Amino acid sequence: MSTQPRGPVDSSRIPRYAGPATFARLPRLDEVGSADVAVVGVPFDSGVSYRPGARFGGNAIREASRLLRPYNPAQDASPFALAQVADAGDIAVNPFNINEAVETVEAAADELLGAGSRLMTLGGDHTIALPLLRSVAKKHGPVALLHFDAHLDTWDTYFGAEYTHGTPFRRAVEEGILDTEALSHVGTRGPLYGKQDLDDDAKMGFGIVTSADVYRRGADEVADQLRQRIGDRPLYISIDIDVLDPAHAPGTGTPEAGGMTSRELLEIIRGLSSCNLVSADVVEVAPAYDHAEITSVAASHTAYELTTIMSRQIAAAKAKGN
Ligand SMILES: N=C(N)NCCCC(=O)O
Ligand SMILES: [Zn+2]
Ligand SMILES: [Zn+2]
Repeated sequence: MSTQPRGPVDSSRIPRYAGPATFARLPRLDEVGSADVAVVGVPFDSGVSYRPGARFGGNAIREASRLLRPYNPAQDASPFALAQVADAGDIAVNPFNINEAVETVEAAADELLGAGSRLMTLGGDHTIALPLLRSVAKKHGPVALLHFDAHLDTWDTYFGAEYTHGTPFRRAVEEGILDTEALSHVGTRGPLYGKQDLDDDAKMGFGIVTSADVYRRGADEVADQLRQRIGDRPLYISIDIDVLDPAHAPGTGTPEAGGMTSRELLEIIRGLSSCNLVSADVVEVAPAYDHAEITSVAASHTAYELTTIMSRQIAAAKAKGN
């Protein structure tokens, strides 16, 4: 394998709308052998409590990502030249058995992480964050978690089911795979079942930056506060696209009014570029409710910023010789 990463198809030679879609028109993992960052889809939405359709989210994000360009001015970096980023395809999970699906995601993540990749996962519904966190914690120990979402996702069960898109982070705390000194929800809003939801969440160790806090305090101040809390811990970022206002992300299953703008989300992520980001996911894109790819474009840019953070760190670590 050459030492230079293989980058995206050149869109000045081959129209960007031609050919099959990989994330950002990058090579497939089987074309490059190994990757520093593996972009992987999880077409699974059997854990949703309202509108279904996030099983189509990964491929919608790939389609929308055809328009990404190789240089990211906001982080002054060419992410696909700094590190090998490749599309690892989809993890094929059982849509009729949630417990089995959770195990399959964990095993596939173990394999990719074991081969030395960081993961940029495209969901799928939020259920999949639990097996991804399990796998990341096996490699790094309990991780700091930054969770962008309208919802807490720390509820206990739905219809008696433990593994759903509203419960992954309670399970993760119970399993001891999160560093409870550094857990934050960002963008929280909307009605809850009761005040107890917030009390339970606080007991688990989460801090909350609400959507209104972001609006009042601004992206820079919020990013500064989050960075201080995270320090140099290994960090996992989980982004439920419903953190954005339905005007910025109509294509999702449980929309809530009063959300963040895509500009605020992207700016906060950029403000975290010095954090030790070990893996990330973008979930809950449900293209059937989308219009003009508003949601999948926002999701593709979000994944691009996260990938840029990981690529910069990989390049910096390589330059230091580790
Ligand atoms: N993770 C997402 N998107 N939503 C959770 C909502 C759970 C509920 O319906 O109460
Ligand atoms: Zn949500
Ligand atoms: Zn969620």
